[in-house]
Amino acid sequence: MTKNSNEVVLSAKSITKTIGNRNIVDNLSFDIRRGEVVGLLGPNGAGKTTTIRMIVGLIRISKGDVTVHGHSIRSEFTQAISHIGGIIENPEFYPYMSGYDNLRQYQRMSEGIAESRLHEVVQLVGLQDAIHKKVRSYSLGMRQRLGIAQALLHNPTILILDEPTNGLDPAGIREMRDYLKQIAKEEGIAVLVSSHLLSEIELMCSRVVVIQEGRLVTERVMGQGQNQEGWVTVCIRVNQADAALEVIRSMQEVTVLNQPTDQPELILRLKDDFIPVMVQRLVEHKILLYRITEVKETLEEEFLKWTGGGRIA
Ligand SMILES: Nc1ncnc2c1ncn2[C@@H]1O[C@H](COP(=O)(O)OP(=O)(O)OP(=O)(O)O)[C@@H](O)[C@H]1O
Repeated sequence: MTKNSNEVVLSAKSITKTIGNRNIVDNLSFDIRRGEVVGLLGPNGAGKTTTIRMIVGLIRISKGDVTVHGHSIRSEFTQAISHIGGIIENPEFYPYMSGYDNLRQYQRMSEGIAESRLHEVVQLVGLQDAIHKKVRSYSLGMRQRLGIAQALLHNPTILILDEPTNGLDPAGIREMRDYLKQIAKEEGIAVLVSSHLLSEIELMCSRVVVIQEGRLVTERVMGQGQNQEGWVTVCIRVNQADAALEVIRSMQEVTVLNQPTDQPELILRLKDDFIPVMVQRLVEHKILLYRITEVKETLEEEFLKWTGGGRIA
C-alpha cells in the first residue's frame, strides 16, 4: 500500500440519520481517497456534524454504512476506528502542563504508540518551537495544532476535523491550510474537514462535498484541477441514473459531482480524452445516453443556486 495511491480509504454508503420522523442526514454517499483534503460544506444545520458523528461511531447510523479500509463502522467498529484520527469536539488539555507533556500523557494512556512518534507529530503540525511551553499560553490556533498532533499519534490514515477553522483568524486559517495540505501530501493521509464557509476551505481542499438539508447537492474538484487544460465538467442524461452511477463510480478517472434525484442526470468531472472510454463502458452496460453537455458554472454560482440565491453561510 503506497502512501500516495488513489486508494479509497473511507466510503460513506447511503447513510441516513433519522431522529423522530425527520431525516437529518438523508441517503448520503461519498468516498475519500488517500492524500486528499476533502471539505464537507453546508450551511448551518445542513447535517455536517451529524454526518461526522456517524462516521466516527459517536451516534448510530439509521440506514446505510461507512467503511474504513473495507471495515464496517457498524459491525467491525474496532478495526474501522483504528484508522481514524478525529477532533469532533474541542480537545481538552491540561493547561498548566506543556504541549509535549500533554501528548506524552496521552501516549502513556494509549497502547502501541512509540515515544519517537511524539516528535514526528510535533514536526508535522509545525509546533516544535512552542511544544515545551505551557498550554495555557497557547493561542487557539496552537491548541488546534496540538489537538491535530494528538489525533495523529496512533498513525491514522484518515483525519477528521469538525469546523476546525472556527474562531481562527485569517493567519491561523492560512497556517492550518498549509499544514493540512502537507500532512495529506507527505503522509498520504486523507483529511475530511467540515465548514459552513466556502471561502475558508476552498483553498485547503482538493475536493468539496456540499450538503444541504442532509442531502448531497454537489461534489466538486477544487483548485488547479478545476481549470486545468484538458479537464471538463459535463452533464449526462441517461435512462437509469443508479446503474450509470455504479458504472461511473468504478472508473477512477471520473469524479461524480452530484447525486441524482428525480432527474436521471449526472454531473461529472473528467479529462476530455476519457469521454469516449466512459461512453463505451456505459454502452457495454446497456445504459442509454440521451445527452451530454458541458457545464461551465463556477462553484460559487452553483452554491448560490443551491442555496436559493442566498449565501451559503
Ligand atoms: N439529537 C438531535 N435531535 C433533534 N435534532 C437534531 C439532533 N441533532 C441534530 N439535530 C438537527 O439536525 C440538523 C443538522 O444538525 P447538524 O448539527 O448536523 O448540522 P451542521 O451542518 O453541523 O450545522 P452547524 O454548522 O450549525 O454546526 C439541525 O437542524 C439540528 O437542529
